Amino acid sequence: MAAQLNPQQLAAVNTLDCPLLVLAGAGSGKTRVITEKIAYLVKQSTPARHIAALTFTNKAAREMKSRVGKLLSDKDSRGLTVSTFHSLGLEILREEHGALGLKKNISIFDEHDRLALTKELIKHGSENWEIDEAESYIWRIGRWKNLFVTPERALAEGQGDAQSAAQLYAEYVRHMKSYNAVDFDDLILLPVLLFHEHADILDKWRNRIRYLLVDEYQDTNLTQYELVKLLTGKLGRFTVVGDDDQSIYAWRGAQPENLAQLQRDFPRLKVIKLEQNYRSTGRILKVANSLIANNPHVFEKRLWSAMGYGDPLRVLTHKEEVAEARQVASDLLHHKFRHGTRFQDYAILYRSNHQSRLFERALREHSIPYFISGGMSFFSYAEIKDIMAYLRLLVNPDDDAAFLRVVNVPRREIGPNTLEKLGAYANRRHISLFAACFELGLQQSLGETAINRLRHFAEWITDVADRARRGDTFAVIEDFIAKIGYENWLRETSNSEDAARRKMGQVRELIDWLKRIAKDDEKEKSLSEVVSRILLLDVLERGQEENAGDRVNLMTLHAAKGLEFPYVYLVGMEENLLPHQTSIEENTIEEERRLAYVGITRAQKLLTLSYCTHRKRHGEIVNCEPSRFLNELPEEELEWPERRALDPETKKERAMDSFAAVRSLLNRS
Ligand SMILES: Nc1ncnc2c1ncn2[C@@H]1O[C@H](COP(=O)(O)OP(=O)(O)OP(=O)(O)O)[C@@H](O)[C@H]1O
Ligand SMILES: [Mg+2]
Repeated sequence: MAAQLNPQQLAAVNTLDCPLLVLAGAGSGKTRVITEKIAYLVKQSTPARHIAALTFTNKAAREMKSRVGKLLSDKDSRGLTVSTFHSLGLEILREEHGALGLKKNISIFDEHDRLALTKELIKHGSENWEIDEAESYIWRIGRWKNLFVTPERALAEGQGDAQSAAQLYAEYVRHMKSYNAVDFDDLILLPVLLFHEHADILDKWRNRIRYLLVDEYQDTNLTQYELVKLLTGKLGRFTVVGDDDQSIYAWRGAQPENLAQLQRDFPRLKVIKLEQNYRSTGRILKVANSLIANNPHVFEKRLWSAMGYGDPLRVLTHKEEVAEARQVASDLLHHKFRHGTRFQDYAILYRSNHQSRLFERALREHSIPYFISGGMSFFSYAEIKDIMAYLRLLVNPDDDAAFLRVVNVPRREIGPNTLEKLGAYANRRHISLFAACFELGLQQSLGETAINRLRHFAEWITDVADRARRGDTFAVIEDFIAKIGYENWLRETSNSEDAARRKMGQVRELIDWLKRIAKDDEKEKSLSEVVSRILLLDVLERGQEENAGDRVNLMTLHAAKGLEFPYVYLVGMEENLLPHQTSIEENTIEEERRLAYVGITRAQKLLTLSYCTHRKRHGEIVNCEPSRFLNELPEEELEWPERRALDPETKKERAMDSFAAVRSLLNRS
């Protein structure tokens, strides 16, 4: 039985007659309010199909769905939308593509495709755009999209550099449209533009989503906020929950000011604050509060906990990063055996992805099972990208990025020269590469053999796509992978037979996964739906499926948002790591402090902080300063032996003690 809601939470759940903002610190039950409110709405006779709850990651959406599943029967929750902003955007686009001048089978471009397209545009463009600047153009375009700035507006307002970038933006948008493709940011921007232009379509969606709930509201960007406003209309039938101290996506255009903006846009807005924390011990909370007190505050919040005061926080000091990883692993094991806990109760959190490597190694050395959320993505493997590109091409032949990826995989003797000329031709005619293959005019640019090879490929794609549509889709897919001799190709291009076998195994895993997705709802999905769903998973999470089983959790601070673990290690607490070096250079320390706050507030019972005095950077050993955030924590709540300058002998003994203890425990188990 779930514990009772407190009076403020109850008020938040019961408030239906005005727009509502729940503003509260970490662990105060904001997400809980959302799930309970969904159940309440249904019981108050709003059918689930008229309710939508939005979150930022698929993981959070899955978690929310399962919590709602405990409160409502399957029948009562049928049709409920619990999804990310981006999945909702995709759903809108798939349904309304016609009004935007898009065809049904929309492709989603990932970072890699985006870069490839931008580079093509720079190469063929008339402006003197710099190829080395491709990434910074992409960043700028993304920024515009998140700030709800169209190419027209960017062109009208930009001068000099900005003017030239705005031209690239306009080109980019034009090309994306001709490829029938959208990028990650478009998934929000295009629905907003659509709703602005088509009142009837907006009405339809307002009628469908009669109540909207948004978690982690502090991380919405301007375009997302616009979407919320459009969908809920003047009536403002919404509940948003958030914590300005946990805003950690400013670099992606998130605006915590959206919290204050709500009050201006919706004068009837009710604000409820939650003050009891149900997650962490008093001590963890006190430490978190004193850290975040160093940031300026728009809203004052007080948080208290009835979980008991708890144990002091520990600060571990290490000589270098390998020792840090090993000691954290052995400390964890030690703790686990002493307290009879499970591996899944532990999390190791770090600022940047690259920090995970040494911890992985150390955990493996200690035979500790672990799971990395958001690590090296399944989708970043070349073989998975190849097969996905084939599938994308099957559902949308105009997807140029996919075309380029596989036209010569396995080898079809279609070289870069041919592709260069095909690209220039397609560019002049404003059509896709695939469409260009069939044009007579191509003869002016390319010889007969080259044209024949291209046409042969394009015709074959059309044929397979046709068969996949009409027959047993997955049988057709398996068949074409065999026909193109992909397994042989993997053998030719891999270092070893083993590697080739592993890669083919991954391909099979992908196909099985596709099959599962195709069947996992009530109605069977088309190949195009399955492909876009998988691509979206990738763009959003860069990770695999759920952590199943009893394993230690490894993840970045960004990925840890909204989650909780009994025992948390926050590692790499050093200047230049946390706060990150670029944030020191760019003076965005406040956002880093919020990240540290997010990290600290994930812990329920025990928090261990750790840092190194030396670390290898670019092959050289450098001195590291403890993070300034460590110095901002109340000293009396920390056990920081090194700060009290233990003499070297005692330190060595302590380390020996702990190793010996762990070894004896290991031998016993
Ligand atoms: N009224 C309550 N009584 C007991 N436990 C509660 C209550 N409300 C929430 N909790 C528990 O407190 C923990 C934190 O809740 P929740 O995750 O909803 O907080 P949050 O405000 O969303 O945190 P964050 O800011 O980190 O996202 C959860 O384990 C939840 O089940
Ligand atoms: Mg939450």
